Amino acid sequence: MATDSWALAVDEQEAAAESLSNLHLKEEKIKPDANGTVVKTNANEEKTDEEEKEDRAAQSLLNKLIRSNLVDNTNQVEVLQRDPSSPLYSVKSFLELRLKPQLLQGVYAMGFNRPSKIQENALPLMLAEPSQNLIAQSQSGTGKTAAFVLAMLSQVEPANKYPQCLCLSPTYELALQTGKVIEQMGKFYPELKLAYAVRGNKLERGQKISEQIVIGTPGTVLDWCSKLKFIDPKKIKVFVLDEADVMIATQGHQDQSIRIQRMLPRNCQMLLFSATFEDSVWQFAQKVVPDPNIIKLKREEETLDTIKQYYVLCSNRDEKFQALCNLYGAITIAQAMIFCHTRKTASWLAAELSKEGHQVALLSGEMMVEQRAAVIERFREGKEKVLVTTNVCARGIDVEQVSVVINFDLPVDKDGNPDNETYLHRIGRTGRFGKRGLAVNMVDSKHSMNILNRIQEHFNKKIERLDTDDLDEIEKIAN
Ligand SMILES: Nc1ncnc2c1ncn2[C@@H]1O[C@H](COP(=O)(O)OP(=O)(O)OP(=O)(O)O)[C@@H](O)[C@H]1O
Repeated sequence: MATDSWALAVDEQEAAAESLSNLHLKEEKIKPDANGTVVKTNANEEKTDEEEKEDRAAQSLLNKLIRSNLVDNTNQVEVLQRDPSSPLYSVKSFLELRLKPQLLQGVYAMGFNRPSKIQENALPLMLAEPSQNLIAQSQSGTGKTAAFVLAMLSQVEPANKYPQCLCLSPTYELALQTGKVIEQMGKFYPELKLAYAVRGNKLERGQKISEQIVIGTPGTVLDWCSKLKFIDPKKIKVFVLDEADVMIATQGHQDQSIRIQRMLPRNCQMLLFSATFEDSVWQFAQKVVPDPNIIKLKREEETLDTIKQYYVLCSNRDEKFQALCNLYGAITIAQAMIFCHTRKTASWLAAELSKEGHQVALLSGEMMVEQRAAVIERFREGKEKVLVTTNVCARGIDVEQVSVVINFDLPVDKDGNPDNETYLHRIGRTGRFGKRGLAVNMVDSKHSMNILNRIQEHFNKKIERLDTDDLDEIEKIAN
């Protein structure tokens, strides 16, 4: 009885955490057509962009769904070795890792010709004998998942029919994405099997898992290791904690992960990956990864150097819309993203532009993650030239070909102060897309003029006035 109610509590806790992370998935109140253009409003529409809870798990999933290749990064990888006197290995090819031939074949079949920057250092460290622990941080898309999947696959003994590698993911959907990478990379290794320890995956009581790799969410994994005993944690050789930053943002996951880690043998290899490294992540990492080696790759810096910045003075929302229509021909020479402060404004704007006969896409926090991914994919393919969105929804998404950014509303934080970081992220370019860009800021009040001035001062870069009634000026900015 006691154990059953405990299991129920774990289930409920996990359900609560998952439903939190799927908040947007369930609010399926918007029904975009195939183009993602149809607009419908709902009860949440008055929320400002900043009030929307940043849903890190959904964002992380979105990034995975839209990512098709590595994110470039020209920064140096920082490596902090547990034993600074031991030689530091890095590899420039997968061949140097002496992988099993089936794995090498899997890696090449995925189109990987050489290790990514983070993989150059992380792979030799993770495959070294005796095994070493690792904490690694680098932004999304730099090859972390591929790295730990390769480390797990390399260390599994296929003849042993019990779990040897255990990987924790923050949500069911993220676990499935990692599972797909395991399946792809292990394609030529048919005797290797994978089990998903996720809510809803019910097994017979008393059953033992024969799959060598288990990937799951903390609540279910904890259940499977302790109460249900489907997994013998003492036989785990490699423990991976993926998306540590998303993990700790989800209620209950941090404690469950620590409880699982405590059941593992002392010599189990502990690996932790995170896209960001704020203090809370670092503290958690140190709790679950003893004596770690640490690898960090800083984000590429963004700059406003190659961007022409303008502002348009209007007196209300309708005038901003008119100014946008005047600019429309000029901005659609390239692809443009238009940022609004609220879902309501974004919906209204997309609808108004559609009424004018313009084909625009709308990316809204109310859409399911898969729908959002489909909208971004269409936009990337150039099926629409203009994407209207709110900031939270577009955070962290790089659409390389976008060279025009319109701030229909200027970015402000929850206290109404300029959000310089978001301004830079919306408009700035990293070294890798060092192309010229154009940014137009719509200003419609004294307050927004003040925000613009403060942004200008912060970056010490002139933002010039643009008169959208002057066709010559518009022509000038388009070239
Ligand atoms: N060595 C490589 N060569 C080419 N492509 C790679 C390599 N490693 C990974 N990729 C690809 O780059 C993309 C990003 O890799 P991966 O998902 O491993 O990054 P990540 O840092 O884990 O990002 P995220 O946290 O968003 O999952 C994927 O499409 C993956 O297939």
